[in-house]
Amino acid sequence: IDPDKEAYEFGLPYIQRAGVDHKINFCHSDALTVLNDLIANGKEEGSFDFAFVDANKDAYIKYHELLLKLVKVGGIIAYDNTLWFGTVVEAEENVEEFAKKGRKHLLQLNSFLAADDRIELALVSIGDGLTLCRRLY
Ligand SMILES: C[S@@+](CC[C@H](N)C(=O)[O-])C[C@H]1O[C@@H](n2cnc3c(N)ncnc32)[C@H](O)[C@@H]1O
Repeated sequence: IDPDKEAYEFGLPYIQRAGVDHKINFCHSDALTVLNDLIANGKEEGSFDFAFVDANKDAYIKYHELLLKLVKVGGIIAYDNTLWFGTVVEAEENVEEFAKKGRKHLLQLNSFLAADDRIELALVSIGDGLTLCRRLY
């Protein structure tokens, strides 16, 4: 799901060469619309094994609520960039201006996920931080 098709179109020839294009259903849209539609159609709740979220950081908590319905119990939701260049452990005065807004959203998300008893989580310190959440119920 992405409102910007450019990266998908760039990658598509390589995806085709790898013979896996039949596994992709690209939705040219914003994520909230598609996730809400999937829930509204009444057939998709609890049907996904895995969701990977790497989109607009201000909406991650909204995506979390919807994905907890769509991912099956025992399934995984992965959130990218949860260390936000390491700034989530820096004092705000040491954070460069460009990173401040995202840092605020990621701090909110990290606190929210840490207190969410519907999931078990691991914040993996690879890349820019990847939080894996396993749906418990
Ligand atoms: C950092 S890029 C990651 C894209 C992809 N995961 C990758 O690694 O190539 C963030 C992506 O989020 C998309 N995005 C921004 N707002 C979005 C929204 N409301 N719903 C879904 N995707 C969104 C952007 O268009 C952009 O392609």
